[in-house]
Amino acid sequence: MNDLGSNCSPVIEVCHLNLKIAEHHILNNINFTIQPGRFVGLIGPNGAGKSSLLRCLYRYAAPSAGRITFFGKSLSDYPRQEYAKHVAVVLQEIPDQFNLTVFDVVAMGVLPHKTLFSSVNQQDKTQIINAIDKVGLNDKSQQPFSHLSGGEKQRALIARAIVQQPTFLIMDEPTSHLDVKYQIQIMALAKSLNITVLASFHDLNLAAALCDEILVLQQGSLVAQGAPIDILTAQLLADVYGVHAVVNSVPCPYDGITQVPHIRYHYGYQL
Ligand SMILES: Nc1ncnc2c1ncn2[C@@H]1O[C@H](COP(=O)(O)OP(=O)(O)OP(=O)(O)O)[C@@H](O)[C@H]1O
Repeated sequence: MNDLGSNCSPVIEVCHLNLKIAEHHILNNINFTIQPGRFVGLIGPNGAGKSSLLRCLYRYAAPSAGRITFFGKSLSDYPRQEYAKHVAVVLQEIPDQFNLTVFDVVAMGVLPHKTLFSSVNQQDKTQIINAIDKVGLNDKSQQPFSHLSGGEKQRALIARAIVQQPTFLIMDEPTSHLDVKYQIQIMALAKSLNITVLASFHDLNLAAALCDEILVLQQGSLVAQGAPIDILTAQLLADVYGVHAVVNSVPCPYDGITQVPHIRYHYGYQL
């Protein structure tokens, strides 16, 4: 744990958050808290505001009104380097990493922990190699990042987040380029880190299996929040996504005990 560990404030507290871009209301009066160690899923239809909300949390977008705190302190009060030490971000758009190798890209995870004159040491190198191994890319470690497939790039960026050892991990549709094996494996890996995670999902069954809590966005408003079994009902899926579905309760594949919803869709839709 790090210097925030003894702080008993929520990891994140969002109060009356609004985001307006060029007179367009993107987020309206959003309120929620995330307690330490929770794995929280953010769901909602295309254009609901998921990426916009996550951008406010990783300080890429500035809210028009409201307040976001991280361990009780306003985000804007954290120096950028300090915040970057604690918060890792994995995005759906994959930035161009020039001519860097996979190893170099993953090694960037240690940078927020380095001072100007300290370099990557043997312990860092071992951590980097272990993280590359965990995401199944050890045979590609010395290849240029730009030569990887979309899913392999995403796995490399997750390895970078692992190396960073963050307190809070933000993932924006982290499984969008992954095949089904890596969707399950990468999210299980994120869960096994035992840190606080906020991740947006389009696969609602994956969200149901993994998340302790779900936040539902619709047209820029938070319309539901709670445990997956309480939130992912046939009625909510009809109201928010306009789909017909049957929702059963099944034992959670991770602990075998908690009941989680399992959704079967009827492949018709409402206009
Ligand atoms: N820079 C911007 N300028 C104007 N409108 C924007 C801007 N960024 C986002 N929006 C609008 O804000 C709304 C929310 O977009 P956002 O990308 O946050 O949704 P999302 O829930 O992540 O969608 P998706 O599931 O399709 O990725 C959309 O209507 C989008 O067009």
